[in-house]
Amino acid sequence: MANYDLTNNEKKVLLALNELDTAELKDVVEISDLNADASMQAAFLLEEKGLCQVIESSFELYGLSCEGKQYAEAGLPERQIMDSIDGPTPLENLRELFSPQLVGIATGWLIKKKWAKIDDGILIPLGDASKGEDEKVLGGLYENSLENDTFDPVFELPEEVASKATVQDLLKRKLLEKDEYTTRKIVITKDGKALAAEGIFITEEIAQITPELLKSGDWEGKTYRPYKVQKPVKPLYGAKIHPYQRMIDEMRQIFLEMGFTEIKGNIVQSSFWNFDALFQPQDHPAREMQDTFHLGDRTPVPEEFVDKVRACHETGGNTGSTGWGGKWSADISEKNVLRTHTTSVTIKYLADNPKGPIKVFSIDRAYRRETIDPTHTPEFEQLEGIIMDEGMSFSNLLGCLKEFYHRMGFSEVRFRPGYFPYTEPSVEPEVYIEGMGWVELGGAGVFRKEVTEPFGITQPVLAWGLGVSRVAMLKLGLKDLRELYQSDIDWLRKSEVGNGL
Ligand SMILES: N[C@@H](Cc1ccccc1)C(=O)O
Repeated sequence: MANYDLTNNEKKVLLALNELDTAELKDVVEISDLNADASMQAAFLLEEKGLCQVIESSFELYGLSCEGKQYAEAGLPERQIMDSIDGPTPLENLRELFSPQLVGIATGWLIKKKWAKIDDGILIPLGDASKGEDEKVLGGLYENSLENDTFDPVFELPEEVASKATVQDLLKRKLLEKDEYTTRKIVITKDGKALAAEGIFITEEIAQITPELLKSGDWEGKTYRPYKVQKPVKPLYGAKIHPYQRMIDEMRQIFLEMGFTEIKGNIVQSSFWNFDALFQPQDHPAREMQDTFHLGDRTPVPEEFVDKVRACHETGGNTGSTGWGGKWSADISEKNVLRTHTTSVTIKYLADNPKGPIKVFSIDRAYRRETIDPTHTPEFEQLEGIIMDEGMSFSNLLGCLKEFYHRMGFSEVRFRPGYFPYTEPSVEPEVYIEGMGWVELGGAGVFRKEVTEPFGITQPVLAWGLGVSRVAMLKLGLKDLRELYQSDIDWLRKSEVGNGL
């Protein structure tokens, strides 16, 4: 005989079933001395072991709705009309006799039931209008309800009394009300019977050792319920930091370990720091309304720099460049925007600290007027950084970024030529992702003279601005950027801590 390893509750229910053959839950409850929930739970466990079968059946009970009751007393609208005429009658007359509403309801059914037809606004009876099943059902339910003194849906409508179609029609007409119930019957199986025949012994099992048991010595000689160590446990979701925040913290940590200092800047920047200081021409498409969140207020252009920046834009100033030409406008430059990149923060920092060596970074939010889709959100994070020191070169820049990506776990890194108005040369770093190929992750380059000269910077400046959410998406296996910002509780619960993040 198989070893079923039954709990005491299962044993009690099996013994009850053995007495009953086919049992309803209330009978099992009575015999097993367990409550309904525990009995049912044990029955389901026994069913899994093939010792019993739980048979569910659902049934429906009906009663008359308020309207149903009215029609049971007064007759269905179509019946009321048939009873009131003895030949072709204009609908007009009927509408006066009854309400237009009732005539409206009745005519549809008169035609459907073929009791009458309508010709040119005249209702013509067709002869046979014998009592239909629907009327019998209404009448029957009405009598039952009166007899039982309740109009609640407590009556059965067996198929021989009311066909499915009739019930459907009456429900659709809202003349019936329906309640659905499920009942369960529990039947012991052959295996269950055989097991019961072998004898089932219920021994008192101790599930939990208490101080009292230990103190009194009652624990001795007792049977203990064994632990099932292989049983899956309920998952526990502990509190933790948002996966995206963890990732940002990890990036921050890497730059700190590489000897950088973190800086912070304002979210609201003047166009001067966001664009002009970075030698972005005033007619640059990125500055248009559709790309940038423009704010209503202004910040005066900084006196000490404005002439030099103007000169760089208009003629190239002392840099040997020809500049962009045209007239540079301080008016445009004063207008505030939500920073479109964190480069506005680093250039301002450089203007305040024009002498190297400097190694700083900023990991923060930037804003662009993007149409929201799986790969674009109007708010996103950038990882901005600069190195300024004597003798720094383009290859130091590539080496530094490579090192960062390696530490993030991307072993293959490459750089494609890029273009930014403020750097020369410019590159776009890319990392290789299995299944996706090369993925572009931001921009970098060496600041141009037109950017550094107005601020009195003479040492080379290596600069980069890297996409953060893109990296997070790749590392967290997300297909939609928006998930990073939407806090889907299920995803947050299930996201693991300790997978390198
Ligand atoms: N600001 C650029 C990135 C960048 C920063 C610094 C130097 C070069 C490029 C961007 O937002 O895409």
